[in-house]
Amino acid sequence: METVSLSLWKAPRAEEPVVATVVLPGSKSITNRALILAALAQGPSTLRGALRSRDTDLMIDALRTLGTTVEEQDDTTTLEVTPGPLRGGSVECGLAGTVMRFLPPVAALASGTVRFDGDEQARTRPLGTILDALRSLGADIDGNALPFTVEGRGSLRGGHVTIDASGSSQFVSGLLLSAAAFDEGVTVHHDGKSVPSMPHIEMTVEMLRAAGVAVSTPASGGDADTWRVSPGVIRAVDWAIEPDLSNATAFLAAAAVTSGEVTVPRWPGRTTQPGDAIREILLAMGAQVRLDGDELTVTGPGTLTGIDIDLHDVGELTPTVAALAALAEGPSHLRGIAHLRGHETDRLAALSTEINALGGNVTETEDGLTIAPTTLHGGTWHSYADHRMATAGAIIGLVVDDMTIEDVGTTAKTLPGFENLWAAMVTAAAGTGRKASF
Ligand SMILES: O=C(O)C1=C[C@@H](OP(=O)(O)O)[C@@H](O)[C@H](O)C1
Ligand SMILES: C=C(OP(=O)(O)O)C(=O)O
Repeated sequence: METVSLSLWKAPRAEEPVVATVVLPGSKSITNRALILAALAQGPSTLRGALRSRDTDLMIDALRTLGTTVEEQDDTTTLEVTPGPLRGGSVECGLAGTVMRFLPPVAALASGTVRFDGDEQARTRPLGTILDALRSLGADIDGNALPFTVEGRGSLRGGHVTIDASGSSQFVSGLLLSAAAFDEGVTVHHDGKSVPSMPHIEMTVEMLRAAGVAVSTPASGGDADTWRVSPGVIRAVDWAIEPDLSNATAFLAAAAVTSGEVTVPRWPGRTTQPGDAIREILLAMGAQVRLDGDELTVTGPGTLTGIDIDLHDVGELTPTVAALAALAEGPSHLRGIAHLRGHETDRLAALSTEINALGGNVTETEDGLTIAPTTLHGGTWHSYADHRMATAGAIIGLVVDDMTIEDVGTTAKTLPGFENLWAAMVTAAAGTGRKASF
């Protein structure tokens, strides 16, 4: 087997409170949904403030392969997307859940064979549920995980399907996003333990409706655990993409753990992004949180208190919350997140292993983590090719001496240049008393 040596990055230690304004690029989840909808729309769409990162560039490349034209306008974050007849080709998914789960339904609509593959680590991410669902809706698919092949027939019957989406909300979102283009649309019924990351399904539904697609949901009078998308036209939309609030959580946490003050501009007043929940989480842990217009400011307390919280709906925030909890003065219980074992890596195992290697006291439970306070020491923090593991290590490194993060470059999955932005944020205000902006 090939041995790969991963780079080591000395995590910046905050000698003083972190004080900064940090401008975050667009949301991964919104960008990749907008790209799919634009590729299936009846005319050209524009995306403004799109995220450019490994996950979104993989989506752009895949859609181009399948026949969509994606052009960068004046800057790389404004994209003009012109749909074209969908054809076969090879799709590289990397480690992106949104690519491996949102694109197979699009591939079923293509005229030709679409081959999917991804990173070695992506081959263990759950996929069978959505591939089986597509088969029962009329698709011809060979395989149950990456790599797999979809024999696109130019159309898909669609109809009614029952799935167990307790492993990932992306199974539901993936089916709904393309379903207006299926002959019969789709009715997705969930049967199993509760579906995680519901705000991400709400994001899907809201964006479909913005594109003129008729969607019925449990909240809009539909049956429990059932979503229905009617067949019809997907309208072209000028999408304005919000900043990525999940990525913002690490920067806000920097204020929380250093008694500093971090502002994130363009915070949406209303959003389906789960990252918005960081406001209540940080408040509960003792920070001050203020939304002035569209500027969110977090001011850190002297010490953070522990937290007992169900993160089932906002599992994406777990690495940030675990890092905060590892630095808090009381115990924390993070619950409802068994599905994180199928994320970029098994995040429950990765977080407990890495925090414990620093002298922490973390126990993995059946559906989460119990984190008891200890004094942490430095060490090498492994990232497991997981962008949020790398950023969690960086949070701890702000206040623990001699922390080294292995493979910080993995943050490019959703935030290329993370390490430079982070280092600039930590060092710039030191000694100046001014709040610099990045
Ligand atoms: O639909 C989406 O954009 C996402 C849904 C969630 O997936 P799970 O439901 O698998 O947790 C989330 O964790 C992921 O980062 C992005
Ligand atoms: C789970 C995540 O990503 P993905 O879209 O690859 O599932 C994440 O970004 O935390």
